[in-house]
Amino acid sequence: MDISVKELEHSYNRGTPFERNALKDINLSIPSGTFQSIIGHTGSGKSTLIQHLNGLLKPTAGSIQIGDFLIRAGEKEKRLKALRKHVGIVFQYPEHQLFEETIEKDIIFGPLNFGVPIDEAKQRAAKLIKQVGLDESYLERSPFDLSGGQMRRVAIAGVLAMKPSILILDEPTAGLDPRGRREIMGLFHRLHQEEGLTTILVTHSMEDAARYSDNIVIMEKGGIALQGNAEHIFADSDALKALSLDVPETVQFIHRLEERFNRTLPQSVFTLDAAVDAALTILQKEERS
Ligand SMILES: Nc1ncnc2c1ncn2[C@@H]1O[C@H](COP(=O)(O)OP(=O)(O)OP(=O)(O)O)[C@@H](O)[C@H]1O
Repeated sequence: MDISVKELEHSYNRGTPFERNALKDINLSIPSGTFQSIIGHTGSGKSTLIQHLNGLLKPTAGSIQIGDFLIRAGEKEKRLKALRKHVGIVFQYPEHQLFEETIEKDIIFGPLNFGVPIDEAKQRAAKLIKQVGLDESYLERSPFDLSGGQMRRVAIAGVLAMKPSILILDEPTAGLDPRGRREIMGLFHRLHQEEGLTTILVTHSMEDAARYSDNIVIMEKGGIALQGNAEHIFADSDALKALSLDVPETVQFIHRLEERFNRTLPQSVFTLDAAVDAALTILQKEERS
């Protein structure tokens, strides 16, 4: 399902002395099946934006079209429950939402609520527990006996059990060690490719954005400061620095390589693999000359 956000605005506590304009004039298209990252400093409006994508927050102005669901300011979208079946959100620290006595019960809670027969829900749980890197014996255990990283995997399986076609990840690796971060992002990337998901990643990590995204949006003070494909975003290091954002280490490395060998590399070189290939090609040419 394609997503199209038009002239979206959101104010919290509207009409009160605490009114806070958190989003203004957001225009964004996310084609079905793409990997979209949303980057921005704390308070720039990322969480507010993604909560509009499954109707948790209502626009103050503007609209959000998701497939044939239309959410418009001042109008009631009567099919929010159906929309939420398609749009899964993994919130920050999703393990805090675990509550059932067994892991299986936690994973099947969502599907049962949406009318999936119990046998099918259990089949989904058995498949998903393995997909998130745990074995089936975990299903009968309590989620509260697990390590933090394992609890997060179970919570993620619970979101995936709804079989969403759009998966929104709000800083899914927050608080994990580097290995845990790599494993979880690897899992999401595999799911994105194998299941043809539309993936929307909210992240502070420029490295993750560079590695996985087709397109990137950079938010600042409730608006969109920059948007485009990853190539376009990382080509403009000055614009990123002006927004006080880190330039990915791979891009910094490429710039140093360009300076050192007085060459210009294609803008498409910003992932680790591409940077290594480019460096090897340059070094081989240098050796020959
Ligand atoms: N429930 C709320 N009530 C009032 N203001 C809010 C509420 N939630 C967020 N805000 C304000 O809206 C603005 C945008 O917040 P939001 O949480 O969307 O930013 P964010 O980019 O997701 O930040 P972070 O990276 O810290 O999660 C901030 O100024 C924040 O203080």
